[in-house]
Amino acid sequence: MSECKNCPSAEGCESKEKGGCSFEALNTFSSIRHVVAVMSGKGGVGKSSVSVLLAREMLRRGKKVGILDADITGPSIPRLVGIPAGSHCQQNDKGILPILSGDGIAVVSLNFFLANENDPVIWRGPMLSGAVKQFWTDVYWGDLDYLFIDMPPGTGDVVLTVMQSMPLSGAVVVSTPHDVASMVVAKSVHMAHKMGIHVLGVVENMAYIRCPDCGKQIRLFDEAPLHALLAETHLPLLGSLPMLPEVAALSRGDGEPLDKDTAATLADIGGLLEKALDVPACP
Ligand SMILES: Nc1ncnc2c1ncn2[C@@H]1O[C@H](COP(=O)(O)OP(=O)(O)OP(=O)(O)O)[C@@H](O)[C@H]1O
Repeated sequence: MSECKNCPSAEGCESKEKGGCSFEALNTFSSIRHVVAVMSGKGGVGKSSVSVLLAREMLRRGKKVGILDADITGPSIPRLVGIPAGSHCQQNDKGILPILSGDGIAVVSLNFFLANENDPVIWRGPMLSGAVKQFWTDVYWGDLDYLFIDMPPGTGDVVLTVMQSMPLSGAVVVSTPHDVASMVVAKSVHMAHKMGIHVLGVVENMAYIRCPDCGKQIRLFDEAPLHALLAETHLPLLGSLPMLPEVAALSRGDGEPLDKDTAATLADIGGLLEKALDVPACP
């Protein structure tokens, strides 16, 4: 259990007085200022892509950033940040060492512990949760400003473990404009609220495409479901990202630059996160 010393939520935390803390202790040699979960009830909406885009935006702001790939059975972060297949974590006397992406993001993913990245992970819930906890307790993250946690889809064991055992500073919810996505995403927002997690807002992904001739934004789907989600959950829209070949090509790891508008949207989202995380959440 946590010893408070290097817990990102230690300041103003009353858990000790209230009879204990359920968080796992972070690796003794590490210190992390903000832990941000990137989540969505729905699969395939772009959690991993948005995790990487947010991490890069925070790097651009001069921050030290890591990504904990909590999507144990479908890890995609190593690919998205361009870490070569077959890379394996080393260990020293301080703990397991994350692997650094070319641009300097510290990454830990189950893929780094598999003999072959195509090996399936056929584990039951407790094993999956145990692995995620170890990524927190046994990894020597060093000093980070932001650790993004790329959550698996749904509201299952691993998501519950992250929410219960890591002191999250906040969560960013990713949704696409589709009606079904909004409905399923609402479930994960309600879960987060029930667990007392500060949900910072929603990133709408694949919101529109841009006409290559005139540059006009074309929304392919109705905005109503997203607005209904925002109204029902009382969350702000942090920003809308387009469907973009450069985002789909993140896995090529060649860091193709994003267009000016998308970069500006990410800069806005980064600014909102910094601002929201520097003030304590409402009780
Ligand atoms: N804005 C975007 N433009 C184009 N393609 C995108 C965009 N966002 C995500 N994608 C593509 O959609 C697919 C799913 O994205 P991603 O893996 O980030 O989603 P996910 O929510 O993390 O998925 P999972 O639920 O499986 O973990 C990927 O092929 C990714 O390249």
